[in-house]
Amino acid sequence: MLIVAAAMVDTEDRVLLQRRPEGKPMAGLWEFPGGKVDPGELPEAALARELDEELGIAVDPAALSPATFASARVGGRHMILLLYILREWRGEPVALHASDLDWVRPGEMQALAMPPADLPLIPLLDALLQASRDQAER
Ligand SMILES: Nc1nc2c([nH]c(=O)n2[C@H]2C[C@H](O)[C@@H](COP(=O)(O)OP(=O)(O)OP(=O)(O)O)O2)c(=O)[nH]1
Repeated sequence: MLIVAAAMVDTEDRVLLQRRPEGKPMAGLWEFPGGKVDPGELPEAALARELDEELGIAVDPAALSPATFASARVGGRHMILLLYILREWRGEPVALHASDLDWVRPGEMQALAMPPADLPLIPLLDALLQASRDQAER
């Protein structure tokens, strides 16, 4: 199972998380917006499609920067999750599928319940955002 997901980063380095709705596996957990790549679909095109469907925003696939990935067993299947960083999109995100949205800093994610496969992604994302802050200061 190939999943693509976005760490959408705002100007204050906060990241958008969405809460999985009732009735879905892992309901109530906070995840990065995204979803399954359809057969024959490019990962970046799949993620732009998912962000439109889930949040109502327009994303240029070329604006998605590969960040890191997770490889884990989820619900009896093996999942590879490709995480991208996204800093530019058009429109204001709206929770079209999720039960809630929130902007959080990576350091605050430990306090939220997230899917187990996401936990190793948090320090990696934190380090990547720190590195781009360092670069911007230079
Ligand atoms: N979008 C997203 N999915 C994640 C994350 N972490 C994680 O384990 N997943 C899992 C949950 C799901 O099994 C899968 C995402 O696919 P999905 O959202 O289209 O699947 P779903 O179970 O919600 O719905 P369905 O299409 O199977 O009905 O990846 C994450 O941070 N973001």
